[in-house]
Amino acid sequence: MSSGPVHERQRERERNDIRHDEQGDEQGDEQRHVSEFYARLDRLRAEVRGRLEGVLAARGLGHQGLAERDIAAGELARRAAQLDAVENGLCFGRIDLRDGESRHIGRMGILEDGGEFEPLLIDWRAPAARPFYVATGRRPENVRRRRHIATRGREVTGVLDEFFGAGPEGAGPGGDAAEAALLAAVNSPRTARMTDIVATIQAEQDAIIRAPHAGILVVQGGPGTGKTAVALHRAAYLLYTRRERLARSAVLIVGPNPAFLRYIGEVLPSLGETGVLLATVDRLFPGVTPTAAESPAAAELKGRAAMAEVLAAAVADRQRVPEGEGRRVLHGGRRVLLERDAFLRARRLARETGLPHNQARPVCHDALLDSLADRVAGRFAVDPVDGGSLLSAGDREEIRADLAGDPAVLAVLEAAWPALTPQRLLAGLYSSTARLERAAPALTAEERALLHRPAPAHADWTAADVPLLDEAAELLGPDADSERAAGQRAEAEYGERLALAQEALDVAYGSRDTDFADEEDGEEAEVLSAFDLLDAQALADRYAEGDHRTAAERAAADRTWTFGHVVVDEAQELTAMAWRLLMRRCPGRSMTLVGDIAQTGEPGGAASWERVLAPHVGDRWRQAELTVNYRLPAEIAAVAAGVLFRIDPWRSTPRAVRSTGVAPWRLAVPRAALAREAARLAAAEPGSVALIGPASLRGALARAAGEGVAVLDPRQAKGLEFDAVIVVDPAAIVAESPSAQAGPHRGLNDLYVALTRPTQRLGLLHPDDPAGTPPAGLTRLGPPARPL
Ligand SMILES: Nc1ncnc2c1ncn2[C@@H]1O[C@H](COP(=O)(O)OP(=O)(O)OP(=O)(O)O)[C@@H](O)[C@H]1O
Repeated sequence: MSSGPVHERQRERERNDIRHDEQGDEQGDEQRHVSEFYARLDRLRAEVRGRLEGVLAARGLGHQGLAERDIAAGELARRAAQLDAVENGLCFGRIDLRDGESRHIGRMGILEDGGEFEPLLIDWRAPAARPFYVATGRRPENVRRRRHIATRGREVTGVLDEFFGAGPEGAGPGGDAAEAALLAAVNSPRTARMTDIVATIQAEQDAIIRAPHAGILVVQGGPGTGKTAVALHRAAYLLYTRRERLARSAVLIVGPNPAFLRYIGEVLPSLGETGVLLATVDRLFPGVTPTAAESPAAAELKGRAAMAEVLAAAVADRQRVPEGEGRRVLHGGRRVLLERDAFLRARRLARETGLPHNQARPVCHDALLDSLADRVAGRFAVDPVDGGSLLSAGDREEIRADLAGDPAVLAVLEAAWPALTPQRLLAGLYSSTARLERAAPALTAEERALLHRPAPAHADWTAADVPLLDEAAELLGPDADSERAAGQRAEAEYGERLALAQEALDVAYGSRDTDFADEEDGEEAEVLSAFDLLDAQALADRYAEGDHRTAAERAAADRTWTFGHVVVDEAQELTAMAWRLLMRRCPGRSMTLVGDIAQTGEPGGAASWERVLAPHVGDRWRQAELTVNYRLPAEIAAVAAGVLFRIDPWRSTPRAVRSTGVAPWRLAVPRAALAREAARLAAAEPGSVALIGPASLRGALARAAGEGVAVLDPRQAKGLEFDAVIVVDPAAIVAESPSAQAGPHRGLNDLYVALTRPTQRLGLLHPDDPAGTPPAGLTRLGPPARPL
C-alpha cells in the first residue's frame, strides 16, 4: 500500500499536535513564572511607595534630619520610577543549564521574598545572564535550552526554544528560535521612539556592551548595525557594574540633535536607568543657548583645532603693553608716567605664574600698582644722606591704597590686563578686524572675514561658538565679575528661598492640625508641625546646604563637571574643537564613541578615528566593529551599497540580517510636481514614513505633506529610522550637502544617510530633467520605472 507518505504526514501532524500541546503547557508554565515576577514587582512598588510616604510624612525632624529626609525621599522617588520603567517585557528569556539549573532573564534583578534572597529574575547585565546572549552551537556555555519569552502586557504570548547539543528531541544546536525572535524584533513597526534590544542582543553586540575596556572604545559600523542601541546598552551595563562611581559622577550621552535625543530618550529608562544626562555638544556650556545660524564654511573653520591657538593668541593680545614711553596717569591733579618697562615687567610676572588669565590678573595689577606707588613716592623728599626715601613704609602703603582706589588708575590697570568672560573675549575678537589679524595671522583674509561679525549681541551665539566659549573659559579661568555675579545670584536665590520658606510656614500654620478641644482645655495640640520647629531662615538654610539634585542634574548646570563615562553617538560629526570640549568633560577618558566614517556629513567632521583621537590619547584606544545590518532589508542594503562603493570602494557593507522581497522603487516626475507627488506617495505608505530631501525642498515638502509624515533633510534624519522612506531629489541632496566641498565624494555621504533610514520600504523620487538625474551609484540601477 502506498499510504506511506500519508501515514508519515499523519504521524507528523500528531507529533506537531503533541509538540503544540507541550508548547501550550510550556507557555502556561512560563505564565505562572511571569505572573509571580509581576506580583513581586507590585509588592516592591508598594513597599517603596509606602516608605516614600512615610519619609515625606515624617514630622519633628531637626535641621540635619530634614536634609537627610530629602535625600532619602529623592532616592526612593528614583527607585519608584525605576520600578515603573521595567513594566513592559519585565522577563523575556530563560536559560536551562546542563546541571538542571534554570534562570529567568529580565530587565531587572528580583529576589525572592521571605529572607532567602534567592534570585527569582536575573538582571540582563549580571554575569549569570550572559550565556543567554552568547551561547552558540559550538560554544553552548553550559546551556541546554535557551528560551525566548514573548509577552504582551503581563500576558505570555509565546515561547521559542533553542536546544544546544543533544536536546530532548535529539536536535542539534538550534538557531531558529533566536533568529525568529530577532526577525520579529527587526520587522516590528517603528514609532517615533527607539526601543531597547535587551531581549535580542546579538553576540557581537554583547561583546561590545560588556567590554571590560576602561578607556576609549570606538564602535565603528555601517548604518543600522545597532551602534546607537549598543552604546545605550553599554551605558546601562556600566551603570550596573560601576554603579557606585557612576552614580556620583553621572554618564553623559551626546547626540547630534535634539530630535535624535528625543528618539533615544526612552531606551535607558526602559532598562531602569534614569541618572543620565542626554545633550547635544552645543548645550554643554551652561548659560548659553545658541540661536544664531551661520554658513557651513564658518562653522567648519570654527571647528578646526587651530582655533585653540587663535583663542590663546586672542587672550595674550588682551594683555597690553603701551607703545612709546608708557602711560601717563592723572592722579591727585598731577600726571605720573608709568613707563613701558613697568608694563613689560608686570606682564612677564603675571604670565610666569602660568595661571589662567583672570587668575593672573591681580599679579599684573599689583606689579603695576607697585611701580606707580614708587613713582609717586619718588616725588616726595629724598634723604640727603643716603638718597633713600624719607617716607615710612606706612606712608608708602597709604599712597598705594590711594592709587588702588583711583578710578583713573584702575582704568589703566584694566586696559593692561582686563577681567574677561569667554563671551566678552569672543565677541571682542569677532567684532574687530585688527584683533582678528593679530590673533589669527595664519588664517587667510577670507577666513578671517568668515569669523568677523559686527559687535554681536551676547545672546547671539551659534552652535560652533560653544566649543570656542568653552576653550576660552579654560584659558581665562573664573573672573571676578562672574564670581561676583554668581555671589549675587546666590544671594538673590537665598532671598527667594527665604520668601518661599516663609510662605510654606504660613501655609503650614494656616492648615495646622489643631485640636480645639485641647486648646479649650488649655493644652497644646499634640502633633508638631514644621512651624513649631523651624523659622523661615532655618528652612531656607536647609535648602541652601543640601543639594538634592541628582548627579546628572548638577552636571547639566556645571561647566566644570567631569563625567564618569561619556557616550558619543554619531561621533563622526564632531569637530576638533568639540572633541577638546568633550575630553575636558571626561579626564578619565572612559568613553564609548559610536559612529560611521562613511556617514560623515559635517564639513568639520571626522575622516578617520585615528585623526580624531591621536591628539588626545595617542593610540590608547580600541576599536570594535559591527558587521550586521538590522535595519535595512537586503533589497535596500544593495541600493545603499552602490552609493557606499562610490564613497569608499574599500569599505565593506554590513550584511543585511533579512530580506523582505520588496524591491525599492524609483520614479521620475516633472520638477514642478515633485512635492505634490512626494506627498501623495507618502500618504499611501502604511506605518511610519519620512520624506527626506535637500534642505532647499524642505519647506515645499512640509507644506505638501500630510500629518504624520516626517519631512527631513539628511542632517536631521541622522540616526533615525522609519518603516518607509521616500528620498526626494537625490541629485540635489548631493549638490547641496554642506560637505560637498570638503572632498570629491563627501556630498554622497548625505545621500547614503537618507537611503539607509527605512526598515521596510524605500522609494526614490526625482525630477525628470537632466539636473535631476540621480548621481552615479544609483543610475547604474537602471532607468526610472516602478519598481526600481
Ligand atoms: N540585536 C538586535 N535586536 C533587535 N533589533 C536590533 C538589534 N540590533 C539593532 N537593532 C535594531 O536595528 C535598528 C538600527 O539600530 P541603530 O539605530 O542602533 O543602528 P545604528 O548603527 O546606530 O544606525 P545609524 O548609523 O544609521 O545611526 C534599530 O531599530 C535597532 O533597534
